[in-house]
Amino acid sequence: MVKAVVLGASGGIGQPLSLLLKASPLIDELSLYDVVNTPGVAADLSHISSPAKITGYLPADDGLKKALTGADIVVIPAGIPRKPGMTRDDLFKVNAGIVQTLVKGIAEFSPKAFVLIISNPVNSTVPIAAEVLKAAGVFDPKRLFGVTTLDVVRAETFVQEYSGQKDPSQTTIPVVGGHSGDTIVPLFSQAKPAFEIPADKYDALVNRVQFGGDEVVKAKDGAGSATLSMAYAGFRFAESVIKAVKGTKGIVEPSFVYLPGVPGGEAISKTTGVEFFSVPIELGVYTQVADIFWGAYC
Ligand SMILES: NC(=O)c1ccc[n+]([C@@H]2O[C@H](COP(=O)([O-])OP(=O)(O)OC[C@H]3O[C@@H](n4cnc5c(N)ncnc54)[C@H](O)[C@@H]3O)[C@@H](O)[C@H]2O)c1
Ligand SMILES: O=C(O)C[C@H](O)C(=O)O
Repeated sequence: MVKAVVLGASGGIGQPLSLLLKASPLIDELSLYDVVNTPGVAADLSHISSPAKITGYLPADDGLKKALTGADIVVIPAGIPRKPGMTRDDLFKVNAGIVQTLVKGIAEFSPKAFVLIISNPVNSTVPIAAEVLKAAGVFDPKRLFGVTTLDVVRAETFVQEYSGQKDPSQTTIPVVGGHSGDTIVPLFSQAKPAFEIPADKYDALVNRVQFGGDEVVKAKDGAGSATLSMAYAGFRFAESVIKAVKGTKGIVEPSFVYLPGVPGGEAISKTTGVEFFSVPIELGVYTQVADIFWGAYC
């Protein structure tokens, strides 16, 4: 039995992400929580003929507790998105408080769940979540993930003309660092299968991956940031976690984690001087920094 929960389920990311989770045969129960509209979103999704049993909760009547109790995996896209001219750090004041409140709920009602944080700025909301879980005495660094999969998905997509892959998702490109501008570092040299990028195109490709979020914010012109591609990426990461926990070995996805607490991460943390960093992680019951990364960089 797998119970998945989406916190912020009525939003631009929350709705398509909930749709993908509802459609997944890997999920037996799906609980939606938001401060608005969850009964409607849940009623709508409940007509889909997939196995997952669906419930929707608002804050009233212990909604957060009811949504989270028994959760195996909790995905958090709750919070405000950027508008043109804003950086992700401009979201900190509002979103830090939202994430703090929701993760307090996780600490109390589903302390063993895998927690996947989408809310920006990821570089700060994940450390906040870690502190909340630590304060409650339930922090397991192998269960807390900042979702940076959209950076990976963008990298796979933007290099397609050079990778030559008909299906761009079949190219593996580690993207490391963080989730904002210059901190997003696509390692095209480590791509599998390997391919050549012409020297005069390289910097522009790196820049496009680093600032792909801005591209969407600009195109949406005040109506928010990436939602559909993020739902795809968030679902891909959630599905990878579920498949790995169900026993599939060798599933590797980059994620923003607390390195000193993830097997294989301590030395990278010492070398880089940072605690939180996105690196390829081999997912599963014994989540660890992937050997390929370890071997290549340490
Ligand atoms: N990690 C990434 O790669 C990535 C990509 C895209 C967007 N994001 C971030 O995801 C977040 C959500 O983006 P969006 O476009 O879905 O925004 P949105 O405004 O469309 O949806 C956010 C939802 O959160 C809900 N919410 C607000 N406070 C809440 C609370 N206390 N409890 C529960 N729900 C609450 C809102 O009611 C809303 O339904 C933003 O912070 C955005 O920057 C991250
Ligand atoms: O750019 C944003 O603000 C949203 C997200 O982090 C993204 O990369 O698309």
